[in-house]
Amino acid sequence: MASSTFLSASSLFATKHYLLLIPPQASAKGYTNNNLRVSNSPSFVLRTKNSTHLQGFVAMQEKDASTLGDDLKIKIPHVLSVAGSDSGAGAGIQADLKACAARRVYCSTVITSVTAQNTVGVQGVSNVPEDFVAEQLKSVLSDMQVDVVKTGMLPSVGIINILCKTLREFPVQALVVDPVMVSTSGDVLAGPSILSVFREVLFPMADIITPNLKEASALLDGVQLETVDDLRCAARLLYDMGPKNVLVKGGDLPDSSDAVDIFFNGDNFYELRSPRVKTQNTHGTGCSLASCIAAELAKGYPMVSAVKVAKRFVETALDYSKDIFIGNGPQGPFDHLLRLKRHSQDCHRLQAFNSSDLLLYAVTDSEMNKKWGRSITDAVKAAIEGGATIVQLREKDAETQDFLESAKACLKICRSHGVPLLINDRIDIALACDADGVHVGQSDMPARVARTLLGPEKIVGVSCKTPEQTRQAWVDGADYIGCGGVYPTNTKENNITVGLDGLKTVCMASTLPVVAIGGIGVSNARTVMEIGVPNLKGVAVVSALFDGECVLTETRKLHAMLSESNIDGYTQKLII
Ligand SMILES: Nc1ncnc2c1ncn2[C@@H]1O[C@H](COP(=O)(O)OP(=O)(O)O)[C@@H](O)[C@H]1O
Ligand SMILES: Cc1ncc(COP(=O)(O)O)c(N)n1
Ligand SMILES: [Mg+2]
Repeated sequence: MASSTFLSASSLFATKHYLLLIPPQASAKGYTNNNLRVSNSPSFVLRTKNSTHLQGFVAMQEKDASTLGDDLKIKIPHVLSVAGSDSGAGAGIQADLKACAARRVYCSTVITSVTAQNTVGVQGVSNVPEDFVAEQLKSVLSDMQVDVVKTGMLPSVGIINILCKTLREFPVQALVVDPVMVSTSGDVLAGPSILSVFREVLFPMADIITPNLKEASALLDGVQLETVDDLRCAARLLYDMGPKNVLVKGGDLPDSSDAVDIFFNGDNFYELRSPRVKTQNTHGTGCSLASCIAAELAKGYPMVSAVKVAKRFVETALDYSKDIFIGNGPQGPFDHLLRLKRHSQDCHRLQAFNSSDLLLYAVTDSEMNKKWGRSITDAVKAAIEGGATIVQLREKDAETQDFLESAKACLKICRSHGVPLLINDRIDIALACDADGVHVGQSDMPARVARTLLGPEKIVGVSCKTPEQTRQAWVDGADYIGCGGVYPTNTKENNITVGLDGLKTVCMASTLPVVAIGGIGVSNARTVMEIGVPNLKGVAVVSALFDGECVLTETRKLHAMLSESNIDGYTQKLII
């Protein structure tokens, strides 16, 4: 790759374009998918089997990427995990898949052994026949553009020899060897017979080996390892067996308040230290650490960075998972995706978005709250008690930290009443407090991006004035449309009023439920709701609720009015 071109991923993403690097002669020569690969992070790099010079690049719009022919596609970083299955899914292949998914890398798998395992220990082991391990290896490596191979449980000399032979036939960018021998529970996963083939055949091929204390000791004929200095000596001795780098893991170092690992690359020692997380949920830490190293290497990061990121990843996941409870044994699994806790919390919004939630949509305004001397939480509480069916925090001038604190407090109130809470514009705040969704305007974060950032289950609303914007909102994955200003309003300067006709046009064109906004209150809500169009589900109000002495009274009045108005018929028939 003497003359390859490297561009930073961040500069590429900033342009909202995918950049595809194409040597001018590539299409002319008709390169196939196999010898022309584009990888995306941290650099977009064009690789060709015969090191073809890169002489130019083409920038294309994101949507144009789908029109690409088979000969030029975006290469996804790919780790192949060659390891054992853990039925409890805390360690082994299952941990590797989760770690790679969390690190945004594709992971394929070759299963060497199937274990019956849980949080108590290993109840049974059934090794996969060697020929069938060979068959799996060939299937994946002959087809799938693997960047890095990561090994875990390799239970027999035969399987290790097959792996080494196959890797010579199908070389990869890096080999990460986690020399698994004993599970955290103390059960033997690979006996001493494999020690010599590890030392003599596999380690010399490895870019890094990652033994834990017990494994390092076994590989060094049983030497005692009890201090950080002992880890350093072990790292040097293991390095002499031929791997390019060694990481001796000190998760089980006795009497250490920190979790200390020693990394040695032949020149320098690095002491990687993090506070020891007080938790039982450490089953699978070693497997996950090695997979994360492999994932970072597959993305193209250098070894030291990969190891540092991996250590931080494990530490973060352990900290997040320290209180989760799965199984009755002494070593529980942890949550690689940092997702499990939220879904089991009592306060998580459990119902899916329902368009009837749009009936009385309260939108807060920091100026009005200031004017009437009330906190945002008091305003939200009163609106909900008065009958608001959904709340949006629209705090255009708030300091971020204050806004986040208010949002968290409002979320508690909303959750306890089963009312969804959305944040106007600020996706970061919505993510930070785990709000139920966001509402974005035409010049805010595009709805498609908001959807990607928030995930499929959050609520995304978009302000639309025209049928075209409405159609786009649907395509972008929005849940509802806010249409307005229906009437002139002083909460939004220079806002074009669409009137009842504009509202009708948008509702007729929309495949999503619509909430009307702008200058609506008790005096005109009925007129708006009775225009007789499909999809109009409610009214969104700011001043009518919050620009007055008593939010509770105003909300009750509007709620009574909306409950009486004739909004059945059309509005019950949602077209999605
Ligand atoms: N309680 C803990 N707190 C923070 N990090 C930990 C903890 N236990 C293990 N680690 C880290 O997890 C990784 C795996 O280490 P270790 O548990 O020693 O390996 P193995 O799982 O192979 O036995 C290491 O980076 C180690 O420092
Ligand atoms: C199938 C399998 N592979 C590896 C481990 C090691 O687990 P740990 O990472 O906790 O040492 C395990 N318990 N089971
Ligand atoms: Mg461990």
